[in-house]
Amino acid sequence: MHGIAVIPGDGIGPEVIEQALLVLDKVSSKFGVKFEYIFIDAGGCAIDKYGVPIREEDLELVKKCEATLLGAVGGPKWDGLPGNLRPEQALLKLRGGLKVYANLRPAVLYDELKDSSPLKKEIVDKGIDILVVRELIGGMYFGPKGREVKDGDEVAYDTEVYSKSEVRRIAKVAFEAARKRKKKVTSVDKANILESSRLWRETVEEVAKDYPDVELSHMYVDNASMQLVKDPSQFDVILTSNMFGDILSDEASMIVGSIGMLASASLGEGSVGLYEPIHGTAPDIAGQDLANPIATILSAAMMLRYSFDMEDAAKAIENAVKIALKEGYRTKDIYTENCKLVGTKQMGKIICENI
Ligand SMILES: NC(=O)C1=CN([C@@H]2O[C@H](COP(=O)(O)OP(=O)(O)OC[C@H]3O[C@@H](n4cnc5c(N)ncnc54)[C@H](O)[C@@H]3O)[C@@H](O)[C@H]2O)C=CC1
Ligand SMILES: CC(C)CC(=O)C(=O)O
Ligand SMILES: [Mg+2]
Repeated sequence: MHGIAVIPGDGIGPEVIEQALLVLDKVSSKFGVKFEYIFIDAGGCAIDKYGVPIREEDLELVKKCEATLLGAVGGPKWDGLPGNLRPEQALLKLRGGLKVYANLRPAVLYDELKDSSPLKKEIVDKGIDILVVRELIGGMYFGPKGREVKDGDEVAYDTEVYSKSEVRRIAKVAFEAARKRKKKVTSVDKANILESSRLWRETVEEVAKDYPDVELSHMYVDNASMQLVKDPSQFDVILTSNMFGDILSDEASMIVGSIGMLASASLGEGSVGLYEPIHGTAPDIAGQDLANPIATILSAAMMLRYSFDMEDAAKAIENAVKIALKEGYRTKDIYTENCKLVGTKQMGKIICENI
């Protein structure tokens, strides 16, 4: 029996989680493994119920589970709250509390979705298979922040802070991943202007000495965001900070078709893995059966791979997704001419049937 903390969250979160759980139920019956789901409120729904983004006792409960599957949190309803009370704080508490410093976000263009990419055909034909390795519990999102009045003017600040040890451990993850792929790491920073990026670059260079078989290059983030669109085939593993990884992975998702396709795994050393789609709560399409559940379903596959060592089951889910796409089923975000338009529920059902 594997205990999984399930956090549906807000907006489309519960809709996509529902489909991922149906897929896990199917895996359970096919592979003879049992999952126990422990449902936890976090985000806006927890604010409405308990007045906080996530309760301490729920955080402790999550830590006792083997893995966490999360939908998404937040939405306009809670936008006016002070920063420390906003739903998104639940994410930081979960990520920080679980010490999951390595956020793996694979951006792969499926052959069937070549028409969904906004890039030119000759670029798309070169293929896109990128792994964004994003540092997840440091940098700007976790550094000192605040507001004060200075010389009669209101000032707000967020601080990018990285220690050598934080950079070293995430760099190792990127180099190890590259060894199993095309052996290329592009470290993305802003070392021409940020001191934290200069420490980042020096440290990545030091770690690279232990990986002479892996080719390392450095790129400034502004150039990287342009190169991703110009020629994504040049990238294998992108190693970057919390904020740059957040932004670049949304961009990477679009060139492979949709943000509704990108899964993620957040891992630490020996701690509980956290699995979530990279997208948010999509308030514009919530409650309309329009959300693409594939990112969450693929996140569940990553959970089976990394937390439960169930490679066969993970592959079965990934294959089931490919079959659904090959058969022409598309949610609205990835729909192209002559395909079969389906909603969230039907896409989940078809993927289940393909397992
Ligand atoms: N991990 C999390 O819980 C995250 C939460 N958020 C929160 O979500 C709320 C909305 O944020 P946005 O900036 O609008 O980003 P978003 O990712 O929720 O939506 C951006 C666009 O992508 C579309 N989209 C997102 N997921 C989709 C899916 N599965 N299928 C089809 N289309 C999809 C949306 O309809 C929207 O047009 C905010 O409160 C934000 O803070 C944002 C990002 C991550
Ligand atoms: C609140 C943000 C840090 C969530 C997000 O956009 C992400 O992790 O991709
Ligand atoms: Mg994001």
